[in-house]
Amino acid sequence: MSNTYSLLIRGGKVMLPEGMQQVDIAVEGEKIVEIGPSLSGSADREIDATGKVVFPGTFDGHVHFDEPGRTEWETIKDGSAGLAAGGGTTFIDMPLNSSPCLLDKEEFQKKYDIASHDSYTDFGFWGGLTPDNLDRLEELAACGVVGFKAFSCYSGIPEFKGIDDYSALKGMEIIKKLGLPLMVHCENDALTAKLGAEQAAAGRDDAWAYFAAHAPITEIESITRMITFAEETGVKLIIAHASLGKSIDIINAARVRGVDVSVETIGQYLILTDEEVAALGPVAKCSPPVRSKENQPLMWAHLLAGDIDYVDSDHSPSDPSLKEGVSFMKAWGGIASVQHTLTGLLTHGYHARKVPLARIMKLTCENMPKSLRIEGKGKIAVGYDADFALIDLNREYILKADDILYKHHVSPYMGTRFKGAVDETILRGQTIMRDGKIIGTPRGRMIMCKG
Ligand SMILES: NC(=O)N[C@H]1NC(=O)NC1=O
Ligand SMILES: [Zn+2]
Repeated sequence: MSNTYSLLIRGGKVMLPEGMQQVDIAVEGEKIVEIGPSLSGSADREIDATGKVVFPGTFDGHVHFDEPGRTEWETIKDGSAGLAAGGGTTFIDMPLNSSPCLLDKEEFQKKYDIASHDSYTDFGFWGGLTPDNLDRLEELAACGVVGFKAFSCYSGIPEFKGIDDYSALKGMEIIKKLGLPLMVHCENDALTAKLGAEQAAAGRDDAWAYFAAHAPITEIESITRMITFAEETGVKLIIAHASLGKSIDIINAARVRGVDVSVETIGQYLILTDEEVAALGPVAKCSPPVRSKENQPLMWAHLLAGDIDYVDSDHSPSDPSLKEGVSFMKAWGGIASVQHTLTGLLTHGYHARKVPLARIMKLTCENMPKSLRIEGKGKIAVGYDADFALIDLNREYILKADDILYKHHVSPYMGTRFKGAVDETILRGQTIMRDGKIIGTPRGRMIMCKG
């Protein structure tokens, strides 16, 4: 007797953890139940994936969807639609730029309620660590945050204070005990402030002045210091959006010493250069800034060598008015990018630099849920959630405003060519995006960490 499944995906080239194979995938309800060549049986729905690559749904560990309180910047509904359009099935939302920020259990409940109602994809939350909430970390852990996020510098949001050395040390001690990771945005505030003041005194407020204020040493010094605290406390440290080859060298050296540190980068540092950002203007402003064209190949070399653990989007949009008609120095620092990570890596990595798809899969799907000990996500394997991105590796398109599903249709990549596109995204066995359009209503759920 043959089986009846709810979904069969046939004929695709499937990215399994062990590599690409021509196999069929059988789904029952929300889970993958069988994987093999030419599976027998029928299904309520069959997808012919001939000519396509079946990727796991991507897992974006770093987005700012800004709810509650800053819905004119971004919303969970629109942000998760953008994620799904780019092949994503799970995001982890940052504790800022919502208002209030996620610093205690009351705020957790508000975010959770909105996401449970509005998210097209599955989701989780980073709790905030600031000097003000050392006594609230335990309750946030009990709510189910995947870990904590801190800034070693000004965060851009006045109510989300950067950690001083005391709260870094004490926060790490507490977070270590809670068994969770800490992600830190690393820039040396004292230095960026003074270097910025030098630029202002010279009458400069353009992109190059901003790059000079956020010089490489400001990132390198802060990463080094956070590693020192992590080494002392034993906390699992994740360096957020490293932008420099040298930052990865420092992290590698710490790992050799046995420090539990992993590193994220973002598509912008792999795709853009400082010269391009200066030409594009505030739409391409982020912190740390996009670096030089000499640095960019170092990032790709580290990525190919397996030294980088995660490529996330750091989708951090703002009200467009904060980017328009203001100097580069004054403009909001953050780039809208949640839809473009995978297609960006296919274009600039797989096609342009022969980066293996297996590496791209680890960076965008597999490594983050593994680090966060999230069950059932990030891999195409029996027992895992039936989350997929169906990719046409050779489809080319030029990004237009209408293609964008997140709230504000702005992007530093507007008008640029991509090669490698997501045709369909499937979350727990059901299609949520096809041909650039959302299908169905929000049914995202909070992901769970292993106890
Ligand atoms: N607050 C906030 O979103 N900051 C983000 N923006 C950015 O460019 N880097 C960040 O960390
Ligand atoms: Zn961020």
